[in-house]
Amino acid sequence: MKGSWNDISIIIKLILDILVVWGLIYSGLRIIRNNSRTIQIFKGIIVIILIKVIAVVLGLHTLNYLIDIFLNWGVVAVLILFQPEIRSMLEKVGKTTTIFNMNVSEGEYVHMIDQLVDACAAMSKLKTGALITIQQSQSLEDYIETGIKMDSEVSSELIKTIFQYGTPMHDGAVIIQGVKIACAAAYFPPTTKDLPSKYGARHRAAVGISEITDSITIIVSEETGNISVAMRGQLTQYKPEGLQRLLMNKLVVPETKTTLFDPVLKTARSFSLNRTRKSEPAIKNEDERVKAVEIVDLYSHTGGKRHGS
Ligand SMILES: Nc1ncnc2c1ncn2[C@@H]1O[C@H](COP(=O)(O)OP(=O)(O)OP(=O)(O)O)[C@@H](O)[C@H]1O
Repeated sequence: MKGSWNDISIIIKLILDILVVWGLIYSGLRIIRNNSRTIQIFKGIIVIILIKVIAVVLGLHTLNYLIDIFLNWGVVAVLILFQPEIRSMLEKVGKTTTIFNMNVSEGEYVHMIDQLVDACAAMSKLKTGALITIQQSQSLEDYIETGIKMDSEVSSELIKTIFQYGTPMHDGAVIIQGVKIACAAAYFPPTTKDLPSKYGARHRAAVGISEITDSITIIVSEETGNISVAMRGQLTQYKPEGLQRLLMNKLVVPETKTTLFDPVLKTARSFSLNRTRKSEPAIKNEDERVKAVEIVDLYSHTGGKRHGS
């Protein structure tokens, strides 16, 4: 009897071990895939490893020796280069969406979204430029530090006032944490990607922050009045009702509780989604209200989830 309990506990430990390692690899690959900087560094590491294999196979000792030195120091270099990503990953571990959402009720989120969409619709009509970022599970504290701190309920009037041309806080971004405006006039690192020339600094900043965090950023163009959303490095244009729907889906629809099995389930789901996409012709204009603009598509399908699917 004791023997069988031991066997069961060994199997449980083994499964746990595999799941945790799987989760770590999955998160690592997600970070690499969602960030243009990490993709380049990752490609560089792969090239160096390939050269090392060739050096070993061909017996090129000096080259092998040099690569060994490079790889040893490379660990330190990677830690320094990836410092922001490692930091955001650790922050994510300690602060999941579920925990973050616990402080805010569904009703409060609905009210906040109504106010936000109302402000965006009004600013869109008047062609008032705006940049508004909603924090998700990854902390935006570093960026809040760059702005003028606030701690105010989101209201349509307040947002419109902040972005009114000529006011001291209209330059830069508003950051929303939960249902509160945490700051205005924040600065984001712009994307290094080549965006179409019609997109200027505001859109570059929005795509930039969406590449390095899981935040949702709304941009109202001063030139066209168009409302766009930057998420995971993708830019999509919405009408106000589409924006409302997107925010409701992202913020109000309760997230299922995070479990250790999530990475496995997510991978399986995205695998089956990819297969479906390949075998089905693209559905055009599935939802008129949610219309994609020129995609700044950086990482293919990550942000391309269709509504209603
Ligand atoms: N890195 C940044 N972080 C935060 N806000 C920024 C950043 N860069 C620019 N902005 C904001 O964008 C404004 C300039 O926008 P610009 O006209 O260059 O952008 P755009 O993408 O062409 O948008 P629009 O369509 O509104 O003209 C600045 O006044 C400032 O408020």
